[in-house]
Amino acid sequence: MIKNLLYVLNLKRKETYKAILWELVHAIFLAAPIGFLLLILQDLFLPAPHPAKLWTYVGLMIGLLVLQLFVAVRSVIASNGMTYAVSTDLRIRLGNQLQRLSMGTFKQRDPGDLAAVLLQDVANFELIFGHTVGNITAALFSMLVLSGFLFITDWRLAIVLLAALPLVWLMVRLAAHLLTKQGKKHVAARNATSARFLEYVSGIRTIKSFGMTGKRFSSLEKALNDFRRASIRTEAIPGPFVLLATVVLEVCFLLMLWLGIHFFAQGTLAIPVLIAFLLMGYRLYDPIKIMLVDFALLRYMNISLGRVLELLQTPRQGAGKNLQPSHYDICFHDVSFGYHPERKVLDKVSFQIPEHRMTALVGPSGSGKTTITSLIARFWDVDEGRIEIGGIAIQDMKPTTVYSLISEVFQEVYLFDDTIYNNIKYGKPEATEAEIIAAAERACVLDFAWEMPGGLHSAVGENGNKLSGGQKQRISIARALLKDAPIVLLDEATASLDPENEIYIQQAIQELVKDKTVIVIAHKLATVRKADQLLVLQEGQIVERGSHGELMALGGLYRRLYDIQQQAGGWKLGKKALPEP
Ligand SMILES: Nc1ncnc2c1ncn2[C@@H]1O[C@H](COP(=O)(O)OP(=O)(O)OP(=O)(O)O)[C@@H](O)[C@H]1O
Repeated sequence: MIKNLLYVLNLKRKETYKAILWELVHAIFLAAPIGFLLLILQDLFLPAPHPAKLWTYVGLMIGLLVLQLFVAVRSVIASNGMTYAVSTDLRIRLGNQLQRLSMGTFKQRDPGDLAAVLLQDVANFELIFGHTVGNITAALFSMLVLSGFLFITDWRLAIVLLAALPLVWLMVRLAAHLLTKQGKKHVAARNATSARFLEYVSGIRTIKSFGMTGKRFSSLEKALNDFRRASIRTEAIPGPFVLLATVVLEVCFLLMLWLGIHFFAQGTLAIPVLIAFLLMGYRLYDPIKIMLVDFALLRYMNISLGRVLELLQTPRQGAGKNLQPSHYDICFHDVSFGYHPERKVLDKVSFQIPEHRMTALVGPSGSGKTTITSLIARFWDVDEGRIEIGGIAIQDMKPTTVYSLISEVFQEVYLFDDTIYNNIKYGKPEATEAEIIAAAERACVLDFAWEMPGGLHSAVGENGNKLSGGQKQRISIARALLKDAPIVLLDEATASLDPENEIYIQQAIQELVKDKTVIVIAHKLATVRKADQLLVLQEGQIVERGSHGELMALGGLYRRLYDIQQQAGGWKLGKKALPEP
């Protein structure tokens, strides 16, 4: 925990030092009135007390109280300032980190869990850190100041009062240990709830159509129940320990009182000192009780902080050099890759995709076609081998350079909750209006946009839910046209469209692929017969390559796939549907 805390406090040293300084001043101001109280008591027990002196002490105590209020406000401001400076810094770092992580990291993690780190874990840190760290620092300092003061006044009674500390510390450790264990379960349950909620919202259509709403959507219900149980247990942990520690403190206090009376009877303790100890004992124990709960909370916070730091420390994609290829043929040299170390999806694959030509990737479902396009776009890094664009290894280029060279049109289109116009503009943020309209026209977007009340400025809704699948695809093609990247990755976008939309999309794609290096994932083999090169994949290996004519003549897997599709009317085939030759 200390390591994590030091890491975050180091992020904002100036603010941290300022907060610590104010807490120290605050602790001195909290302890100082007790010194005056002791002086007043001593004076009161003199045979002839000095009223003027006594009033001066009272006046000084009032003055200190006013100053203490001011200092308390300043220390709260300083510790809140430090907390928000640290949490803002963490959020900015997380934002930067997300930009530098590979797509693989996003795909590998549960989106609900990732969202929980960004939103809830940082908020958890902010809430607990802001609340506890000031309290703990102030409590520690005031305990130190008071203990010093008590030792100077009477070391024997001070030892008895302070003897409670090791026992209380033991309880804090125990509570913190249990809270850490339970806290992990609590955080996991909370994240599972977020994930199930996300799933519920994004799958609401399926859930409704299969009547899985309400109690019947049992995974959400279970997650909510687990979360409730975990929350109750987490809340319940510090209670018994605080109670036990309070008993220990009370026992030590009574012991100190008994000894005090004993020393007084022996004549080795003055009555003002005994009274001062009675008053100060409670002042010494108050911060301990606060620390007891806060320290346990801090351990709980550490779980959230650990998750934030783990994401911050996830290895980034290499920054690469400022290299720009002068041509755009793509080369795979013995590339091996697996999403998980134990299972290779591509095994020593080598091929060349010539510039300005169309290459089609064909093969049964799961053979690795999409994986090849994801590796070209550097969503993932290869395990072995090398991928080059224009003779430069993509690992040596900046990831942003690689992204700038590639336009993608996939079956699943993501649109931002914005206008059609702005969604196209994402392809080239600096594009002029004329360029955007030209791209919209070439991608057949204008045909449907003009019929909408706002034309190109009509809102598309959350992920384009106000548009049809074909319309969304035309917008994504317009976006790619505007980007005008030299390499186009196409996941045969017309697989699930009606004939009218298919004609529009084919037309838009023809515009997009002109003079580009094109890699198309082909599901309907009839549509890629004219491709310059076909690469046939099976179980992560290229088993055939050549033109349509060459592959048909070969009479292998491609021919079988083609013949079956001709008979089945273009349906996509799974591995099991493949008959043996
Ligand atoms: N994100 C992922 N995590 C783990 N495994 C994955 C992931 N994506 C794909 N795979 C696995 O990798 C293999 C190749 O998948 P890929 O999507 O590349 O196949 P494909 O040929 O494009 O299939 P399809 O034609 O059905 O789209 C499959 O076995 C698949 O289950």
